[in-house]
Amino acid sequence: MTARNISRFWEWGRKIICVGRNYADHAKELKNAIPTEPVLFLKPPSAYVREGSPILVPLYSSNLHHEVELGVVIGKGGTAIPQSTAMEHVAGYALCLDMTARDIQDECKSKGLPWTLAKAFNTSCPVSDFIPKERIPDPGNVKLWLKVNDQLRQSGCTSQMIFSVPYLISYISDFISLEEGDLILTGTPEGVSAVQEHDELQAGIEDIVMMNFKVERPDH
Ligand SMILES: CC(=O)CC(=O)C(=O)O
Ligand SMILES: [Mg+2]
Repeated sequence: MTARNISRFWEWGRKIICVGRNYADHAKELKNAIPTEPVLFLKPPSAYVREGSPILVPLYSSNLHHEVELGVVIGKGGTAIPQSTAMEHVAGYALCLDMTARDIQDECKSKGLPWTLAKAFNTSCPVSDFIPKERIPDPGNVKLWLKVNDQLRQSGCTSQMIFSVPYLISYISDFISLEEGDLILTGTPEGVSAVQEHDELQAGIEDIVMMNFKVERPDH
């Protein structure tokens, strides 16, 4: 068997754990309360999409939003990981989009139902190339941005996160054991907005990574 390479973590079939409402400005723009504990949800590995393939608008949604986020790639698994050693479990990072069918999420919220169809559909997790840990010495201070058709929509810094990367690793691993190849999406800054078929999305982390995706409607 060929050895798996963490720099292609999206091929491993591991889980994607997402943190919501981790930026106060984004919580406010959606009229959500500022959380006192991380809000968690999951995406399946089938949510991954890579540059060269399109983001597909789910047929049941007419309000698909972009959310640009820092992703943390787990290199060493663990349960109940203390904050003090949490960074030893990080292999690297990726720039990620948490694509969200906002109309469906609003409906689920109003009915008290889970967000699965709003957040976990195929292509709901576009990811950049793997960024080795050394390239981001402080994940609590990196700038993220996202443009739609060349217009800047999101620009934020991870220093605005309510819960830090070590805190999130420790918190999540108390309830959900982390495994090598897992990805944590750390939440989005303000500026989320709707995308349409044929839109071109471009996103980046400083001069470290950049990625481009086109939005399409599936033909079935
Ligand atoms: C309200 C949300 O969709 C939460 C979320 O995903 C975030 O990044 O914040
Ligand atoms: Mg999100």
